Amino acid sequence: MISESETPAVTPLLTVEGLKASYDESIILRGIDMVVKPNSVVALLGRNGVGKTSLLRSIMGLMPKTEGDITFEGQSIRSLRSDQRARMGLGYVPQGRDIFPNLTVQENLEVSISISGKAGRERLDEVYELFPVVKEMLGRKGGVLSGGQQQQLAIGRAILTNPKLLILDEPTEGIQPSIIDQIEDAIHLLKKRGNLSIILVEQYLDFAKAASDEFYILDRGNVVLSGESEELTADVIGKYLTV
Ligand SMILES: Nc1ncnc2c1ncn2[C@@H]1O[C@H](COP(=O)(O)OP(=O)(O)OP(=O)(O)O)[C@@H](O)[C@H]1O
Repeated sequence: MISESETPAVTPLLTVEGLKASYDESIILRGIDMVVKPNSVVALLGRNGVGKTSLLRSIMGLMPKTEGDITFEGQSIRSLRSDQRARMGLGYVPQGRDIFPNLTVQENLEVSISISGKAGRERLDEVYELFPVVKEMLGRKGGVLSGGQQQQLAIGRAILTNPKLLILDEPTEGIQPSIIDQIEDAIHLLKKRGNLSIILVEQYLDFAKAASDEFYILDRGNVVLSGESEELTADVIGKYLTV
């Protein structure tokens, strides 16, 4: 029988160690430690303004000033630019989706393919399968889609870049329940296919709990609790997340 101590440790996909970040004089992150395992979904939770988006932006190399280290597939990425991080396999869907409103859905997808090349084009069918509405709306301008459709397009576009880590900032914000369900299904399907981990910032706790394996709760720039998502009980939610 193999004892627990002999089980080989899983090498994390992403490790954040002692991460501090600030905007000008205001310190936003005060020493964050976080691990994302391969093929896992991590929910990042916390009340408004505690630093969740800033942590995502730090991982993507978009914060003006950071200290500490961020390792991706065993390599420090802290000094890499955001485009270099993207090429290593970090895909980011910011809050508000960031699609091109004046381009058609197809053109929005082509922008991703122009970066990812053939490998991206080969994933188009997968995106259409995950989000059929994206295929139905190919000729429409991005700006006329509903919020939920834009979110599906934004996630689809990120998938075309073949990310190993997909970072989603509030994917359910302002979206109707039926589309939230489709996004949850897509997360489960993507995970099942393997080779992808996801970090999602989420205010909608039922979704966060159902979609994720592990959670981290932030408060004023610190991790105050982390664990397996099934441990997200009403007590925990009441103590750390209720406004
Ligand atoms: N560009 C900026 N310049 C200065 N301060 C900023 C900037 N962006 C965010 N902040 C501040 O940093 C703090 C953390 O913001 P952040 O967006 O990371 O929090 P959050 O947990 O994602 O909040 P929310 O749930 O409201 O999106 C907030 O106090 C916010 O006002």
